[in-house]
Amino acid sequence: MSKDSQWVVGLNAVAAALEHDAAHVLEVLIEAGSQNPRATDIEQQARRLGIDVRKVSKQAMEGIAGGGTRHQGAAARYAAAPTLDENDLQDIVDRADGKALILVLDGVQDPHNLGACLRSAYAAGAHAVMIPKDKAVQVNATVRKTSAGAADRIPVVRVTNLARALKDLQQLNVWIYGIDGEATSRIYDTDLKGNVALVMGSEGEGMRRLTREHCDGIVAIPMPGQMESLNVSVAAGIALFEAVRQRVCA
Ligand SMILES: C[S@@+](CC[C@H](N)C(=O)[O-])C[C@H]1O[C@@H](n2cnc3c(N)ncnc32)[C@H](O)[C@@H]1O
Repeated sequence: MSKDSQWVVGLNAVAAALEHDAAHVLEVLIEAGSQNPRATDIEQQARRLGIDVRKVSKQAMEGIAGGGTRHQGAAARYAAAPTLDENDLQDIVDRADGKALILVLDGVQDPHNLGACLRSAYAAGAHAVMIPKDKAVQVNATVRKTSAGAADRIPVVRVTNLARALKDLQQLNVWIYGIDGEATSRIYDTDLKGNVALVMGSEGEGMRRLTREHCDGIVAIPMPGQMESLNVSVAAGIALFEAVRQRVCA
């Protein structure tokens, strides 16, 4: 596990970090000359909390945000959640006390989709999100911003070999359900109350063959309309909250 600091950028993401997890905010950066009242609110909030605030140039802010991410004149250096790997799975499952809810993303490419999945997983009370180390988008500034702070609060487990990690989860008594629109079984007929991992496929290809082979069951979210498939983050949200519904109603 490595513990370092990462940048959170954008007004919503910085405000969320200050509101929910100020203890992990190391410093706040505001673009010099910003007239945005929300940036002023963030600055005042940070100062009230005793967090250092620095005024920096637009160029410095753009350098931190990286290409393609709108920083909106605010950034925060955040003591990032530790990066977890396959060795942490047992601990995560043990602590969930027979009710582990784990979201597995098999090669999601789009940072906005990963951010949205992390946000939904955190909102659903999931215990972890598992992603492959290779050939998949990793947690970056765009993901952090889209996740509205969830990226730094939910454990993200990065694994070298997803199929092997699913096998490890099975040995920890976690049921692995592939979520796939082509399946003949419905998620609504599947018991998701115990230890479960919900496996989502990637945007283009869906679940890989080897991943599919490591699932205990494959289930679909029925779509009465004519669309071919749902966006992966929408499907993940529906699947996660079906598990939540079953647990709440149990
Ligand atoms: C955009 S879809 C991938 C479509 C891809 N062409 C395929 O063949 O699977 C991305 C992921 O969202 C999930 N998904 C989308 N629609 C779904 C549905 N109706 N039921 C279950 N999962 C769905 C699946 O996990 C899928 O792999």
